[in-house]
Amino acid sequence: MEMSLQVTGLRFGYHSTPLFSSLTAQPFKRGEVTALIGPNGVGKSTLFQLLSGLLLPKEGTIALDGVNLAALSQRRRAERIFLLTQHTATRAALRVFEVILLAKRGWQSGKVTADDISKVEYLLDLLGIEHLADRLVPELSGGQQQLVAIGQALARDPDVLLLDEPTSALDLRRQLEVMHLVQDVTRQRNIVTIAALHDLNLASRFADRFLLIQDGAVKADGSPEAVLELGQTASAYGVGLTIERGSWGQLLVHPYLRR
Ligand SMILES: Nc1ncnc2c1ncn2[C@@H]1O[C@H](COP(=O)(O)OP(=O)(O)OP(=O)(O)O)[C@@H](O)[C@H]1O
Repeated sequence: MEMSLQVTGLRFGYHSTPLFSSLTAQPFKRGEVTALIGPNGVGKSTLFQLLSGLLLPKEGTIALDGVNLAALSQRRRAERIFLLTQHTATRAALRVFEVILLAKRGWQSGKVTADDISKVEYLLDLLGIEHLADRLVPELSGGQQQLVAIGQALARDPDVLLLDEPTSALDLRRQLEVMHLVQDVTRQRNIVTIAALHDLNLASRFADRFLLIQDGAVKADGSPEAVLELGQTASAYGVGLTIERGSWGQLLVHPYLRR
């Protein structure tokens, strides 16, 4: 059995406008972080909604470890696939501790255990937000809400972690910390992680693979360096890209406007 997430022949459009005609990607392997890249409006968020079952494809299949996700109940699917968006944390008028506890408990009934409590405390500490535990989520800043959402994702412990611009509201240090955490969790728990990221420097530091989508199809797929060096990537964004190696081997991406 293939231990991966496989997307084959997806067809989808809103109303009558086609967005994906037949989207197929190489399998997303467990233990790997993929950066989903592409300019505004190419369908990154839509693809995440299809993968998480919030939208249904008109054709095509999504299979996890060889099992077609269409065969799973919505609840089972939600246990295995976590989608983090800008709205993940803010939907509930609850306190930080409670939303992370709820994510941890999922659909389990019965009493909250000491283990549940200590896991939530551990995650708050890991994310440096223990001082926010009793605050109402909608009253937090955008970046604080994003950290809470990461806490919810880690508490759920899914097989597939879909992150829609997980660092867009975070300061410099927290962007690095969150992406480090995402990379560690992906390796340690051997899960599939796909993150839509606009910051190609950050993406190239933490992703094993870049997947560029445009015009409803995969335009480039491979290592960050290989994808960044393809002319398709610069032209997808309508910019020029200069790529170099920093002093400790990290990729540095400099975009510029071509006039
Ligand atoms: N609910 C909707 N109804 C109709 N059209 C939609 C809906 N959601 C998205 N679209 C359209 O589908 C296309 C893809 O949108 P999507 O949000 O998936 O792109 P994206 O790659 O995530 O963009 P961004 O980088 O700006 O977040 C866009 O043209 C958008 O206008």
